Amino acid sequence: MISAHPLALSLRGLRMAYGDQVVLDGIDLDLPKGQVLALLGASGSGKTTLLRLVAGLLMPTAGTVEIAGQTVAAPERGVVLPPEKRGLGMVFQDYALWPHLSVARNVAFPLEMQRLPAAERAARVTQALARVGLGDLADRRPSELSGGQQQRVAIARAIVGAPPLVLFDEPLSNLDRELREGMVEDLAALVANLELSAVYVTHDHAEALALADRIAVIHRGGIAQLASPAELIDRPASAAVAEFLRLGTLLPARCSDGEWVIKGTDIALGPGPDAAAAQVLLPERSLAPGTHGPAQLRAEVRSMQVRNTGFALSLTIAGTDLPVRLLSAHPARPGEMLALSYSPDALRWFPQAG
Ligand SMILES: Nc1ncnc2c1ncn2[C@@H]1O[C@H](COP(=O)(O)OP(=O)(O)OP(=O)(O)O)[C@@H](O)[C@H]1O
Repeated sequence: MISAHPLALSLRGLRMAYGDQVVLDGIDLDLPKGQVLALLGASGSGKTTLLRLVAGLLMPTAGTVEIAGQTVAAPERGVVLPPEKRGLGMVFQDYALWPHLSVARNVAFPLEMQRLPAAERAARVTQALARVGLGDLADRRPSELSGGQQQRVAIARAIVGAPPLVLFDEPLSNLDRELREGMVEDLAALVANLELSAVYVTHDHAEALALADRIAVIHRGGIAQLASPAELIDRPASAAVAEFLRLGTLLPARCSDGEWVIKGTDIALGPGPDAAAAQVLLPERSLAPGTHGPAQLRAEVRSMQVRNTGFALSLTIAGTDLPVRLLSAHPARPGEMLALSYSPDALRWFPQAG
């Protein structure tokens, strides 16, 4: 049931080890009610493990999991609630619909498990299907629906019991890219309309940025950053986060006599931190072709790909093999030299690697 507690999910000191291998450690996070949290990370970073700990499919080695104010796992205190007692909604990769049941019966399934009276079940199913825009398709079989409609059935089933939290486990990862791009927008709109509290696991940045109110970037078993999508792309907390999100080029930088330059060159970078060496992110979104900006670089075009939104250029900064990318409104030929403008304010500085 929907709860009045202000936090849909709260994790404290969560740790998970498989034998000797520590997969997650020191995970602390709070998800306010009504928000969508994306767990974003590379393959093997521990996202699925974290989701399974919340679901109750795995027991943490240490720490606590609270759902809507109720402690559902705290091994040190002997608290362990099984998945079916956590009252969560779940949406999986393959939607896991029963092929022989109608849409309505699929959605009713969790309520049948709870032995709810038939009349109340029917009313709740009708309401859940209406909320996901499938009111007219209640009698169809899943095989008679499009992929997007099947996903809506899976969401209706996940929300029919008014859970305090819905878990999404890479629900779009089985789709090919084109289909996926369209579905991300639909899903983002649907999730926002439903005002769900949800945890959404994905390794796809675009998906996380489009869907989530906040994103936890999982890196090496910890939360590398927890921030809104806008904050994350504007202020990545570390070079690792910037690299993972492919925000732009990380340049090695050196300071001599108070002047920051790209290491091994005399290309000036403007003001930097109080250090001798650093890494600096040149964000792709801050680059524009031309000489009108406050700071400039020269770069050589290596290759070009035509996109529906423009021309994706791969370049290297002149005199180096440091790569930069740019979406340009104009085509360019390999070997061509371009001036690129950026604002020094857009640069993000990090401690030197290693
Ligand atoms: N049952 C298990 N026994 C031992 N190690 C495991 C087990 N399940 C997962 N791991 C390890 O835990 C780490 C995290 O796995 P997890 O599946 O959580 O990553 P992920 O971020 O979800 O990756 P992906 O995007 O590939 O699904 C990996 O190194 C994995 O090999």
